[in-house]
Amino acid sequence: MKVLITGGAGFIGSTIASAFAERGITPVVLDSLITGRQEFTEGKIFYQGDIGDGVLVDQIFQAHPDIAVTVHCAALIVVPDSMTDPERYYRVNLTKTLDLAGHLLRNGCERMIFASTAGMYRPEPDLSVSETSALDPQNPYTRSKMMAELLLEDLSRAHGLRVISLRYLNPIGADPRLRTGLQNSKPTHALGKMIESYENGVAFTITGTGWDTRDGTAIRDYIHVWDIARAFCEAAARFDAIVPPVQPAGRTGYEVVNLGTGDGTTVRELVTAFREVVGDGFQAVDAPARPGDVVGAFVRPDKAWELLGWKPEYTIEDAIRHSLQWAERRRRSAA
Ligand SMILES: O=c1ccn([C@@H]2O[C@H](COP(=O)(O)OP(=O)(O)O[C@H]3O[C@H](CO)[C@H](O)[C@H](O)[C@H]3O)[C@@H](O)[C@H]2O)c(=O)[nH]1
Repeated sequence: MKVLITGGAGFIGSTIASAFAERGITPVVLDSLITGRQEFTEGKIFYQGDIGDGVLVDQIFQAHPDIAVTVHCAALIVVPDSMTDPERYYRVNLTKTLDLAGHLLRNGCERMIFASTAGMYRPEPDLSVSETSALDPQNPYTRSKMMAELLLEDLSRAHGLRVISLRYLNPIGADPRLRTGLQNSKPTHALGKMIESYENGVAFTITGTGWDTRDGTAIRDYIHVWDIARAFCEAAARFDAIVPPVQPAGRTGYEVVNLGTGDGTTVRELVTAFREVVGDGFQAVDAPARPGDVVGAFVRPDKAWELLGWKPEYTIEDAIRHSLQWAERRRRSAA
């Protein structure tokens, strides 16, 4: 059995590919390499190209008729970029998802696991989100993901596409065996900036200390990328039980499952966890919030446990350790 992974040369897609391979399911990677990395495809079946390219997708299925499920990760994912160039985000994340779905159906591949975002929810007053929380996406990136989900749900009703959409927030860490990790060598996210500060021997700046959270700093639901990859594998393994080929009355072939820790991590808690890993010398200073920052949210994972038997296994400290090891490896290979 094989799995087609779009965006399989990216941070999350490449980790998912390794997780499937470890379970004896051969990944077939389709990636444009616009942001993905060629070296993340080494040793894997790899096609360079666009998810909207029907001829290429047909070729892939002719060569690999045993592809049983598609994991659709290919997307643009940078929120600020989506605000300055929304057309590109809608074209890639929405229109090309529509094209891809048509190509998959034409080739008889009706199972899709969609990499989505829990950023489309309006957080409850306690900042949690669950599958029943209202949708209220705040930027073109999260809107493009929500619209892509709506169109996939319509295709499931009309054409028998079956979809499990996994929604999560901030992936961190790296493949524990350090095959792959974050591609971006200049990340702007909190853990990336922490690693940069640590490596440069300067204090980390906590941007935003006046939020209504347990310690005043913003909250996120950081999950180890390997835990996310495991959830995709569980979704594939249980696909037909979760979304059966024939739907019971009143059901569509579309299921949403959120992935999260259930309590999240504030920026100060992330700093504390970082100190646990690197030692007490690591300093942090307070500063005003970044423009456009939000208080954040955390994800209740009850449904993931019920349907996928999944909950995160790695701690935040594990994820920090793996991120540091990956940063070190990348630096050495660049030297
Ligand atoms: O040097 C820093 C960097 C960030 N933060 C704070 O840490 C929190 C989390 O910020 P991140 O940038 O890590 O996470 P966001 O969820 O705000 O956004 C990031 O993660 C998203 C994924 O969910 C998108 O990829 C987005 O483009 C990317 O910036 C925020 O309060 C931020 O102000 C700091 O305190 N110091």
